[in-house]
Amino acid sequence: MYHYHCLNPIAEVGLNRFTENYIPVKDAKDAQAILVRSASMHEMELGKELLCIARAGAGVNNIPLDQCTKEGVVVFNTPGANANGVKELVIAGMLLASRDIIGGVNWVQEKEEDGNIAKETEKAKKAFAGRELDGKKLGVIGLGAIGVLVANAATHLGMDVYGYDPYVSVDAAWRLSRSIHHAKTLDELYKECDYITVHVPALESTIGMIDKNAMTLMKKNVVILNFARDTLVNEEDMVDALLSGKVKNYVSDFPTPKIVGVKGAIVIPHLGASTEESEDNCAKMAVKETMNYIENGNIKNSVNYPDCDMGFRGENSRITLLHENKPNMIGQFSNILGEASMNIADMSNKGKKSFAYTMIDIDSEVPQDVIDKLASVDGVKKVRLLT
Ligand SMILES: NC(=O)C1=CN([C@@H]2O[C@H](COP(=O)(O)OP(=O)(O)OC[C@H]3O[C@@H](n4cnc5c(N)ncnc54)[C@H](O)[C@@H]3O)[C@@H](O)[C@H]2O)C=CC1
Ligand SMILES: O=C(O)CCC(=O)C(=O)O
Repeated sequence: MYHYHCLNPIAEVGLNRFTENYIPVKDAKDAQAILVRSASMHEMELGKELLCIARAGAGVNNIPLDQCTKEGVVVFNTPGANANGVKELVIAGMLLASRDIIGGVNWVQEKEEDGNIAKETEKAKKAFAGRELDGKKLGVIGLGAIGVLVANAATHLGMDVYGYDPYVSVDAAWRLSRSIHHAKTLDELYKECDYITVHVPALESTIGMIDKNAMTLMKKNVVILNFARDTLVNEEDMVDALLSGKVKNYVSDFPTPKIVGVKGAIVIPHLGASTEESEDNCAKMAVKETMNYIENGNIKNSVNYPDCDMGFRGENSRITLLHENKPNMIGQFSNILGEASMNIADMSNKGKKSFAYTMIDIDSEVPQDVIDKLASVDGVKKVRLLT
């Protein structure tokens, strides 16, 4: 039996894919697998049994990645599974900033009791007039799963789109519409665009990237959209830019005390991925990744360990080792197995920065003392025997 714990509600359609060998537990400390959306895990103590964490979503800034890696806990996310949900809300965000839909709807709501509403509308509506997206320039920073969808969709709205991503993947580049201009620098994008949307992860290198210096380069009346993370924007600088009129609107999916209520800020309560479809997609992918790792040792879509796949375990015993990526690890593993007269039937080793993963199939039973010897090799973080 395997134990899992959900730190946030995870869509049933995903959880239903767990076989009868998986049971939910009340306390995360007793779980071999944790499923999470946005709950912060930074203050949590990781349980001794914990093998993996599956983030049903993209951003993993709520998970203590370094600690997980050191403790041999594999962290998965679900790339692209909620990208369409976010794309659609970004388009809505651009429309909310361009037409005073919110002001107009609020005005109508206040007139609930007014029998003259139809007549008054024709006089009042000029206060809520706006501008169109067609022909405007949109800058997309980060051309991953979401950025590509936003960029492509905006071209169909008649926008002239500039994309910036120095690390764009080959896959994403293939999916990008040919009509999108390749911005070689952020400065170029900032100077050109009427709308700027950010779709990068929150990293040391991206936190605070939309600050006073960046906004100084932008056009007056620019609209900035942030459906990635609040920390990407320096909020004090943003408040100044909104109040001075440099930025027309800041559309954000992240309410914070600094930004809520500021004139021109349109703040949404983190709804980017809150659609039935995105929640289902993320849950299904997260459960699949979890089961494949727990049962077969295969890693797919991990953010801290390398992807490595040897298919179904079959009849063999499978040993999996999470370890530091340094010389002679494989040599030491095969020595231990050789001394115990174990025959390696199949094997795979993959590295990712300072850490690596080794999977070894053995065509006989593996005694516990062999596993203990493997676990005692310097640099090994976790050894599992799958039988
Ligand atoms: N509002 C919401 O509900 C959601 C928010 N998100 C946020 O959006 C972010 C992006 O999500 P995805 O597109 O799915 O991720 P992704 O990993 O597919 O794409 C991120 C892209 O950013 C690029 N990038 C990294 N550093 C960069 C830099 N300094 N400058 C330009 N590009 C850079 C990468 O090369 C990659 O192409 C997530 O990390 C998450 O924080 C994601 C899903 C839902
Ligand atoms: O699960 C959610 O609603 C949050 C989605 C998100 O921010 C992400 O996937 O990075």
